[in-house]
Amino acid sequence: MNEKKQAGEYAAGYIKDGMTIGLGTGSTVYYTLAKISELVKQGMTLKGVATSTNTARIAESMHIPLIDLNETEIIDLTIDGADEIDPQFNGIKGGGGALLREKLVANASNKIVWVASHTKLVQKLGKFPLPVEVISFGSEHTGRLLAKNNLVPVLRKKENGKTFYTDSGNVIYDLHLKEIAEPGKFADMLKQLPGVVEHGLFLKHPNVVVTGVNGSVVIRENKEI
Ligand SMILES: O=C(CO)[C@H](O)[C@H](O)COP(=O)(O)O
Repeated sequence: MNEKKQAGEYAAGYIKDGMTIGLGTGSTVYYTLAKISELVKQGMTLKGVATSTNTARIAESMHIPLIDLNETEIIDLTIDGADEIDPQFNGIKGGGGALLREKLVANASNKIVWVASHTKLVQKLGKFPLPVEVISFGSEHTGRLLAKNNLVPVLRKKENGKTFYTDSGNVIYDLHLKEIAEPGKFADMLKQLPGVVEHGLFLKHPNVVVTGVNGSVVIRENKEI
């Protein structure tokens, strides 16, 4: 069975009536959205906060009621995907380009559940290119700054070869690093570079990681938060 489907559907089980839910982005969360849509049809009162225009579009097509992040102080639960997850519950996100909104929604959330196939579990972060969202003004200068710091930046392009722009009108440089030895220090360094809006390192973020593995799900609970 599809591991993403298993994990995505399972995570919907954390949802309770009346909750405001952060709706992540990506192909795994798609299955959560489909389950949420069923819950809404069955009469659950839920509100979703979408982490991308793509997710908002899918949620609307599934009749999931949406509100803006500014309309709520707290999100009860966010269910989101991830590109890499290490044993300390650090992750890389942003493969779908939604890292900025995903981080804002995560930071407003009481509880975070990540859903993924087991292939996303790694011992060390960094094999997956780390997305860094850069303001489009002077983005080539910021790209050169990243290169000068030996961060091997590659400007993200769409399939048609044109530059990829995020929902907030920024560009993304994917850093081809192979391994991030100290994610905390690396995250601080990135944040200090002018032009960098956000990066895809989500450190000690999720309360729970749900992975699909060969026909079943594995639940990892983060006891430290
Ligand atoms: O961070 C993300 C989007 O910005 C996604 O959650 C991440 O890329 C995982 O996607 P998928 O579930 O399709 O593998």
